[in-house]
Amino acid sequence: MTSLPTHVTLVDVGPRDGLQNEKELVSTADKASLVTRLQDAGLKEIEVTSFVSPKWVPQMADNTAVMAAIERRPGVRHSVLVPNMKGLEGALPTRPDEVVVFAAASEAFSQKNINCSIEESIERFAPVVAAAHEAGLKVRGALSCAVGCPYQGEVSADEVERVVRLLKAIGVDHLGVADTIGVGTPRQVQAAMARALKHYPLVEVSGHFHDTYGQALTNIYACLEMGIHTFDASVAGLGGCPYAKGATGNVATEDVVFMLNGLGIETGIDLDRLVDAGAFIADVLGRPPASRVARAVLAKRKG
Ligand SMILES: CC(C)(COP(=O)([O-])OP(=O)([O-])OC[C@H]1O[C@@H](n2cnc3c(N)ncnc32)[C@H](O)[C@@H]1OP(=O)([O-])[O-])[C@@H](O)C(=O)NCCC(=O)NCCSC(=O)C[C@@](C)(O)CC(=O)[O-]
Repeated sequence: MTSLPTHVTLVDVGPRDGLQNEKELVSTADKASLVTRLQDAGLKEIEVTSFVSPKWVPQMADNTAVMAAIERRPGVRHSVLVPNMKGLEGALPTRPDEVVVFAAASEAFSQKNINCSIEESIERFAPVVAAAHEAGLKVRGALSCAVGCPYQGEVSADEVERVVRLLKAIGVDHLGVADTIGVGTPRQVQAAMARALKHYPLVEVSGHFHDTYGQALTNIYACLEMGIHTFDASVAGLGGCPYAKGATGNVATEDVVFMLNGLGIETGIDLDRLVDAGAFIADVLGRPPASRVARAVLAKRKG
């Protein structure tokens, strides 16, 4: 049997990826409260918001206010997405611990999501990475559509590797390989990951899976088999990308923690408190959590 990592780091992207697609504006106070509850549950990495155009993503327009409202705790890292220098300039005064630039392996998705070609996006990110480093921040690069694209269809491992190289060349420290529309199956995901691992060490590669076709946990397991031990997930299974129609939420953090607990893999996360955090935001949104584990735990609590 393959030996799996003994510890996994989960990055909860719920406050950002999870909420960015919500039509009804969630209040700044509720967003900050969600971050507090995730911290209470033991999350040490939280993607809080994005400094993108409010015309493109209105839900993230209160980015500065959210960053001012969150509770900072020692040992907890708060990251933010930035698409360009304007985004970084907005983000830096709010004291993020990390910034995330986001590219796509598919040309069509790059155009739809950030209104430029892949090459142009890399040109935009280069000064962002340099300035973030100068400010002492680590830069993660999210690589969208690493197995499939809502506009192009299948995306090859060669296409993935091409953009991995470009991100590496501009100094991106960590690579997040994303199945934006949740179409990937384990072998495809492993093929994309293998290309990332040609250029980045294991510790600097993470997986980001949407659960549209119910493959996310299986894909995480496939990554664990490769030794990958950092994953994004979203409390209550919130999420979706406004520019990837039909994509459902990220894999639910609760579901990932349940699986990892069963595998004896340490996360430092308290599942009960995580379910509470998910129930809180689900209540704010007026619908039950998408997490199967959260639903089961909540039903059991009711008796
Ligand atoms: C990248 C742009 C800005 C280009 O958008 P653009 O229209 O090409 O930009 P522009 O440079 O021509 O500027 C147009 C206007 O936007 C403003 N602007 C320009 N930049 C900013 C900024 N940073 N913050 C605030 N405002 C900004 C700029 O000042 C100007 O304002 P105006 O003069 O019209 O009033 C736009 O396309 C955009 O904001 N896109 C964001 C899309 C997005 O957030 N998508 C979701 C996140 S990615 C994702 O979810 C995937 C991921 C990471 O989770 C992994 C996965 O699953 O795949």
